[in-house]
Amino acid sequence: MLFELLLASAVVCLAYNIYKYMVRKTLDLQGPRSLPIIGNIHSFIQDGGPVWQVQIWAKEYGDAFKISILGEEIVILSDYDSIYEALVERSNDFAGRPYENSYAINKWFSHGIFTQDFTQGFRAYKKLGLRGLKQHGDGISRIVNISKENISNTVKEFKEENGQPFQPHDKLQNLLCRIIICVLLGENTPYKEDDGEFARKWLEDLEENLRGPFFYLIEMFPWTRYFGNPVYSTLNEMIKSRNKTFTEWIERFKHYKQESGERTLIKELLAAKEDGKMTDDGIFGIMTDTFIAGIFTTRTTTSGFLLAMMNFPDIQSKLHEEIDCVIGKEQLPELSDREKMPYMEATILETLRYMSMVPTILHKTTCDTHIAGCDLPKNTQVWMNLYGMHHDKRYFKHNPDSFDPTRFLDSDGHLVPHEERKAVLAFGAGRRVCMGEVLAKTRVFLLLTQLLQNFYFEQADPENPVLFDMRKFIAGPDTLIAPKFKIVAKPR
Ligand code: HEM
Repeated sequence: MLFELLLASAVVCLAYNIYKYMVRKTLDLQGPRSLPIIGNIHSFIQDGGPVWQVQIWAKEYGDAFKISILGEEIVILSDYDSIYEALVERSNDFAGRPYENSYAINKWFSHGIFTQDFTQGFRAYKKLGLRGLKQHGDGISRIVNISKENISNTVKEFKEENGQPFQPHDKLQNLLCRIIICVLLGENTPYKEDDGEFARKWLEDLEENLRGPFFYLIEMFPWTRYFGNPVYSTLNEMIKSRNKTFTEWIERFKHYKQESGERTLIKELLAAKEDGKMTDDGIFGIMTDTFIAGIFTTRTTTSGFLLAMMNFPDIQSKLHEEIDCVIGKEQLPELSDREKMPYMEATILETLRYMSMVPTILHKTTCDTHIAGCDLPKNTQVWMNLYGMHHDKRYFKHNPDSFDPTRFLDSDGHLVPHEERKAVLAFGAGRRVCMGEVLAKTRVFLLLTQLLQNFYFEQADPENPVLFDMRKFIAGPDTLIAPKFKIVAKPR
C-alpha cells in the first residue's frame, strides 16, 4: 500500500513537471538547447558540476542567457553592469532566493537567513544576525581579540611541525571553528575538544553529500527521498546531530553567560525568542548559517592563499618584506596595519577574485521586472555568474586567468581606486550581501599576516607540486572547496 502511495505521488510530481513544461512562457533570451521536461540538468551532472558548465555556456551565449531546469527557465548573468544593476541598483527586485527544486535540500537544513526568500521574516533575521555578529565599533575589537588569541595557537601548531610536510586543513578548520564558537557563545563560554570533532565530521559529511548524482537527484526531485536516496538519510542524521550539539551549546552558553556582560549572537537570538520574534528553528537556522559560512568559506580562502604562496615565491617574498617593514618580527599584527599594507590587501583581493569560491549566487525576482533588455516575471530565478565576471578580460585586463596581485596596485605600489576594482564582488552586494563580510576580512587579514610573519611556505614535494588550479577544487552546488594538500612551513 505504502509503495503504491509513493508511486502515485511520484507520478503526480512528474505530471506537475510535465504540466509546467507545457504551459511555460519562454523568456526572450538565447541559451543552450534543452531536452523536453528535464531541460539542461544532464549537463550539470557531467564535467564537475554546474560551475564549469556555466562558464562554457557564458562563452557561447554571452552576458545574459537562459537555461531550463524541469520546465523552469533560469536567467544567468555574467557581466558587471547587469550583475550590479540586479544586486545593487534594483536590489529589491532581485533579492528573492529560489526555493522550489533547487535549494530544497538546504531548506530542510536551515530556516535561517541564507535560504529564506526576501520576506519580512528574512529582513528581521538578517538584522538580528548582523547585530549579533557585531562587526563595527567595539564589536570589531572583540573579533580582533578573539581572532588574535586563537591565531597565536595555530602559529604554535604550525611551528610544532618542525618544517616537515603536513596538511594545514584540520588546523585551519579548528582555528576557524574556535573563533566561530566564540562569536556565537562568547569569550567566557569554554570550547570543548568535542566541538572540533563535531565540526570536522559534520562539515566533512556536508562536503561529501552536497554534490554528486544523488544530491542533484534529490534537489530536482525531492520525492526521491522516499525511494531510498542515500543523501537524504545522511542529511537526516546530520540534522539530528546538529540539533543535539547546538542544544548543548545553548545550554553551555546559559550556564556561563552570568559571568559576562558580553553581547553574542546566541544572546541576541535568545532575547528575540523571549520577545516572540524568533523560533527554535530560526535559532538553529541562523546558527547553521554562521557555522557553515563562518568555517567553509574562510578555510577555503586561507587554503587558497597558502596554495598561492607555495606556487609564487616572488609574491611571498614581497609580502615578507612588507610585513617586516610595517610590523616587524616581534609585534602581533593589528587591524590598523591593514591600510599600511597595500601588497597584502592586493594579494587577498586577488585570492578572492581568482578563486571566486562562491562562483554563482542564486537569486529570484520578487516582482515583474527586467534585466539586460529582457522582461522577467515575478519568481524568475536569476543566477549571477561571479566566477565568470571575475575572470573576464573586460574588467581584469591583464590575463584574468593568472594570479597577479599587482593588477590591484598602481605604479607607486598603492591600491588602485575602488572604481578600478569594483568588479570584485566576492561577498555579493545589496540586500543579500554576505552577513559575515567584515568578520571574514578581519580574520583573513590577521591570520594570513601572522602566518607569513612566522613562516616561509613551500611545496611539500617540489617534484610533484600542488598547483593553484581552481579545477582541482571540489565543486559543491554553490561553493568551490579547497582540496586537502600538504605544505612545508619553515620558521623565519
Ligand atoms: C571569505 C569568506 C566569505 C565569502 C567569500 C563569502 C561570500 C558570500 C557570498 C558571495 C554570499 C551570497 C550573496 C548573495 O546571495 O547575493 C554570502 C552570503 C552569506 N554569507 Fe558569506 N562569505 C564569507 C564568509 C562568511 C562568514 C564568516 C559568515 C558568517 C559568520 C557568512 C555568512 C553569510 C550569510 C548568512 C549569507 C546569506 C546572506 C543573505 O542571504 O542575505 N559569510 N557570502
